[in-house]
Amino acid sequence: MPYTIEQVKALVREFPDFPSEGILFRDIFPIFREPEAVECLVGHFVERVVGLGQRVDAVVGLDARGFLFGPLIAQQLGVAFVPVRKGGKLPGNVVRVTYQKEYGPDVFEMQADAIEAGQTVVIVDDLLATGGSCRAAEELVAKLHGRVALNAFVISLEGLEGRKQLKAPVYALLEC
Ligand SMILES: O=P(O)(O)OC[C@H]1O[C@H](OP(=O)(O)OP(=O)(O)O)[C@H](O)[C@@H]1O
Ligand SMILES: Nc1ncnc2[nH]cnc12
Repeated sequence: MPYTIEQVKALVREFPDFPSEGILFRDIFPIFREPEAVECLVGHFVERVVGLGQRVDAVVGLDARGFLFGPLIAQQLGVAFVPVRKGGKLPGNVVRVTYQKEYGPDVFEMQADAIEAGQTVVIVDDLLATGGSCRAAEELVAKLHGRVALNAFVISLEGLEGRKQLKAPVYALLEC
C-alpha cells in the first residue's frame, strides 16, 4: 500500500530519557522498515528540491543518519551524493571544521574534491537540534566555494532554535 506523507510522519517514535535522562529521542528507523514509506519520504524531499526551481549539483548528507536517505534523494535527482563524516574517516584531502556538540567539541570533514567552486547543494539530515552539526556542514560547503540552497530535515526540534544558526533556508517535515 502506498504511504501518504502523514502516515510516514506517524512512524517516528519517541523514547524518553535516551541516550541520557531528560532527552526525548526521536527515532526515524521505523520508516526504514517500510519500503513504501521510504519511497514516499524520498519523493517528498525530491519534490521540495525540484520546487526550489534552481539547479542543484549535489545532495550533502550528514554522518550518520543523513546517509540513510541522502543517497536515495540524490539518485532520484540524478545528482552526486556527498558525505560529511566525523573526523578521521575520509581518505585523501579533506576540509575540516570543529563544532560544538552537547558534550564537547566534534569534527566534521568533507573530501576536498567532492564539490566544485560555484556548485549548489542541498544538505540533508534526520534531525535539527541546536543546529551545530548542520552549521558545520554549511561551513564545509563554503570552504569549497559551494552554495547551500536548502537544509532539509525529517524533524526539527523548534524549541532549540537550530534554524537561527543556519545561513541557508530550512525545511523540516516534522516540527516538534
Ligand atoms: O543540531 P545538532 O544539535 O547539531 O544535532 C543534530 C545532530 O545530532 C544527531 O547526530 P549525532 O551527532 O548524534 O550522530 P549520529 O547520527 O552518528 O547518531 C543528529 O542525527 C544530527 O546529525
Ligand atoms: N532528541 C533527539 N532525537 C534524536 N536524535 C537527536 N540528536 C540530537 N537530539 C536528538
